[in-house]
Amino acid sequence: MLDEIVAGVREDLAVREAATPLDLVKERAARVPGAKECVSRLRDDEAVAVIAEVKRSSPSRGPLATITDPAALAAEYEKGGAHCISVLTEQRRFNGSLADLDAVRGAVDIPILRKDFVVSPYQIWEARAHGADVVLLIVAALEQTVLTSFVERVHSLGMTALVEVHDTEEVARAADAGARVIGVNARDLKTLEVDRDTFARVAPSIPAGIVKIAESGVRGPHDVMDFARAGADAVLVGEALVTDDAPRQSVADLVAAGAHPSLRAVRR
Ligand SMILES: O=P(O)(O)OC[C@@H](O)[C@@H](O)c1c[nH]c2ccccc12
Repeated sequence: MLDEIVAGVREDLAVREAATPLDLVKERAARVPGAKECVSRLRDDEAVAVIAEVKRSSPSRGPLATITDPAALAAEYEKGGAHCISVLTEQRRFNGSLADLDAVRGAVDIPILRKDFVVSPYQIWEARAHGADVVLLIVAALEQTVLTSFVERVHSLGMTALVEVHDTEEVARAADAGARVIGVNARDLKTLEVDRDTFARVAPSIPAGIVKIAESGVRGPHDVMDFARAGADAVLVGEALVTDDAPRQSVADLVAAGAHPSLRAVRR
């Protein structure tokens, strides 16, 4: 599945590269406001940060929600207390776009994550040109030397790399590559199955000082508290929020769960 998605991403990328040369993307990147510092925002002793995702479709579920106004949805997330907004920009399987990223950037002040299958530095420059603060890098999709160079590129542009892993071997690769933020995805990108125990299994191998994010499969406040007890600094939530008719309230409920006093002992 991952290989198939990446093949489509490469085709779409070739079209954009032919239309807009890298030099032009770099010029645009130089003109947008600087990226926001995210590591300290995601690591807070008092509360678990909530990253709320704008996600139209997924390969496992098909269309999730008719998002007619991604800017309005992101604004609701921000009002609910989200710490960061994730925007899917992959087109073929997730029905996302850079237009969605632009819309969200125009609507919120909090940091924005470009969620895509990054296989070229071009996409990193693009992320910056469109105002992203964080860029997802998937260990399983990148060779080690490439991963390391991409982490460096993201950081050198003032952004933060969210380096995604599925197992302890990938944690070691992410840490070696210089990751400051690691996300453990409960969904196996090869089988698309969600296993909520993945985070608790994998997180103990993440070196101290690196921000830990639990990604995928968060259904509600109860899951936020479980991931927090397992050591998560932040959770990344998509499906549960885009399929909800009161996303602002639902984000607020997740934020409240993450700030629950009973979690403080675990977090300090
Ligand atoms: O919709 P969920 O189960 O809440 O998951 C959100 C997010 O973790 C998921 O969209 C995701 C995590 N890593 C990815 C990599 C590519 C595309 C999508 C993803």
